[in-house]
Amino acid sequence: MTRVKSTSYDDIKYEIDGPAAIITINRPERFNAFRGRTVEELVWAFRAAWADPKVQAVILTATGEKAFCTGGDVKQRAETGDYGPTESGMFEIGYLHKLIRDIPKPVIAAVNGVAVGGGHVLQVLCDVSIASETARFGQAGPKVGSFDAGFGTAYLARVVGEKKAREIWFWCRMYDAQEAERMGLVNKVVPSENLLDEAKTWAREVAEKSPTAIRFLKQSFNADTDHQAGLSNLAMSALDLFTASPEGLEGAAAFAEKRKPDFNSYANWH
Ligand SMILES: CC(C)(COP(=O)(O)OP(=O)(O)OC[C@H]1O[C@@H](n2cnc3c(N)ncnc32)[C@H](O)[C@@H]1OP(=O)(O)O)[C@@H](O)C(=O)NCCC(=O)NCCSC(=O)c1cc(O)c2ccccc2c1O
Repeated sequence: MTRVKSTSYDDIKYEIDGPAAIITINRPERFNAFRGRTVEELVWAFRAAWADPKVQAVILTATGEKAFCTGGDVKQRAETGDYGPTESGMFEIGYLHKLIRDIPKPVIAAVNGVAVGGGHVLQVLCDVSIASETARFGQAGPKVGSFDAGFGTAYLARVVGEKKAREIWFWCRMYDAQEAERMGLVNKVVPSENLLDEAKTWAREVAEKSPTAIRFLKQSFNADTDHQAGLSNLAMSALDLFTASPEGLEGAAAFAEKRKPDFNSYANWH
């Protein structure tokens, strides 16, 4: 059983503000990329927010104005071939995805900068997203030897439609906040200095509603896509193999060495 831990975080901050739990990814020196420890602490924080009856909404944000989350820490992966040690011994990103969906309270992403790769998947999975005017969005896996073929593809396609989701994943372009709002990736765009206040306002407003109605509604919305959890398990198993493969490692090494990856020798269709 994963324990609930609400103190002594290294990679995140956890605070209570009125009815909201504010979870802040705190690795600005790595553009708020996550390593195994970060994901483990996010799991603890979401479980703490779930267990606290005073918490009626969760805000997920990050330190600084440059990055919300840039996904897996590619430099760490280039150094050690994995995302580093955890107390549980596991890299629980798939479990974190399920937790953001299953916590029976609205999760509000306050996207304060770049949301890319696994960081973009996190904001997509939140119930609503509010973005600062300077936020940018995209997927990067095919550039850096990674992919999230679970919720990262299937749920994204529910949000923006199949064509746009395929464009986002295959071409790895970055989109500004206004374009993200147009394609339904975010609910509202606000000036950077107003972002957290706006998210807190949304939290206070939803906290006035019936928590039981919200819980049933969230579970109802989720039920329609819960089969994607099975796809997520399969995708994470595939990703374990891919990130350790020469092709996956070439992607991570190229990023760390600031050069273009050379994937030419891997075009091996069966
Ligand atoms: C985020 C960027 C678009 C920013 O570009 P910009 O030009 O503004 O700035 P820089 O490129 O100079 O970056 C500034 C600084 O931050 C470092 N950095 C950025 N992203 C990362 C990162 N993800 N990990 C580590 N460090 C990062 C960068 O190196 C610079 O440092 P300096 O020391 O040089 O100053 C752009 O940086 C960018 O595209 N970043 C890569 C983002 C990316 O590829 N993310 C996907 C990673 S893979 C992933 O997310 C992933 C998710 C999962 O769920 C998995 C599950 C299971 C297994 C594997 C998974 C997985 O790999």
